[in-house]
Amino acid sequence: MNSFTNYKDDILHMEDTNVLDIVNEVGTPVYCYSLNTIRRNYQLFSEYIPNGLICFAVKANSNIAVIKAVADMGGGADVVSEGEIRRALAAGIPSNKIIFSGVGKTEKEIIFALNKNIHQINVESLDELCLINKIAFKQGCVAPVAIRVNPNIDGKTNDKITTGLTINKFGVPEEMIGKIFEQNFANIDLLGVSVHIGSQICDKKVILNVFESVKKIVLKFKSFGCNVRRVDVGGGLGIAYLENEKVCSIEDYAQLLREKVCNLGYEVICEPGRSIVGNAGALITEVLYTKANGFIKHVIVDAGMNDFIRPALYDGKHRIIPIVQRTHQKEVVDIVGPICESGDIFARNYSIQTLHKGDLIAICDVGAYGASMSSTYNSRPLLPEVLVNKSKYAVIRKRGNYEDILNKDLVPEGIYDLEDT
Ligand SMILES: Cc1ncc(COP(=O)(O)O)c(C=O)c1O
Ligand SMILES: N[C@@H](CCCC[NH3+])C(=O)O
Repeated sequence: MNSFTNYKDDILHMEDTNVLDIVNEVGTPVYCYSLNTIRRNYQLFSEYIPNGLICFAVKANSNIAVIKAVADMGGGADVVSEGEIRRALAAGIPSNKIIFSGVGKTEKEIIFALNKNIHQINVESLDELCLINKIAFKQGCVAPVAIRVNPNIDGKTNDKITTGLTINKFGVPEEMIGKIFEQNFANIDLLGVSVHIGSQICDKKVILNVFESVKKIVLKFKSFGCNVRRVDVGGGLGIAYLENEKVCSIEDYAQLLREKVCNLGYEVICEPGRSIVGNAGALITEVLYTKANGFIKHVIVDAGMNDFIRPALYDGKHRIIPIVQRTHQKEVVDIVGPICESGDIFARNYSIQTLHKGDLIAICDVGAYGASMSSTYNSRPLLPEVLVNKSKYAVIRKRGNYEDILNKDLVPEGIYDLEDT
């Protein structure tokens, strides 16, 4: 159980809110977030990295009300699309605290970012740098840029979310840095270095390795005559999904950052996503049916892999707990969704209180890469989201409906003529 969830009279509460009250009003499935957990996580970063710019990676949880929690505490945003820039601005993040990352920014997105005067664009290729220079020239401005370097460091995380190896598409390989400095870009202000080697990085040694490589890369930049002023160490700090999982804490991460990077005297930027919102979220879902197929008991719930894809996509393990504690009797089950895919499984061989049709359960630590990665696969409306502050809660995203799903499709006349085929 997380610090933000607790049982009172055997009923799960998020902060001081009875989860059953949320379910009675909003229905299931529903994403719930603890505002004070988000605040506490952000607070730890800002306290321990006092001079750094903490840019919340909006892709982890893009709800404007969630980003606003960070904005209200003075945080910035790391964004990867025009949509995310728009969300960050709508949440009240000032443009001079927005960092634009991403390997495939379009011309339109770059124009938009420059028009909004964002703090920095993290550039991932020479091609991209040339395009930004051209756009900045046309707009009569100088683009603030850092080069994302790929340091070829194994993040020791899931293969699908490691980004710092040469085989990954991200960043400019170290040996290619010279090429960047061969040309003179009149409309680029090259401010420094950015590095991000992946997500759910738990090993302190890996983090230390990244920070040390940043130091080396800065020296290399300087050797090419670059006036380095900023260092962006990316995000990636992991969280404990399972009981007793060993993970580098925010405090330890920040201490390493202070020792290895902050003391270099540059403006320091970091881009945490998961470590700010991950443990703040729970997905509440109802048991639709239980059935035994051979020796496996399946508990079929109303949330599916379209609503929460981490277990199916990364084999992500999440704790699952009952909303109402009825018995200490447990059984081992597979908890599965209703989607027509065999991979639609939230937990396999999972030991949990005996569950029956109508029971409610919470999938824990889904605040990051939960709702933001959901889809309408199987033509299912997107889920609502609720923000909890002590004993108050509010809906921050309405449940999707069938109009959202059906209305974008067009059935044109004149295309079905049989004689044309
Ligand atoms: C460039 C960049 N910055 C920050 C993040 C946030 O990572 P995390 O949520 O693991 O902190 C990501 C996602 O991996 C990213 O690609
Ligand atoms: N979506 C991934 C993290 C990827 C981060 C984006 N680069 C996850 O849920 O673990």
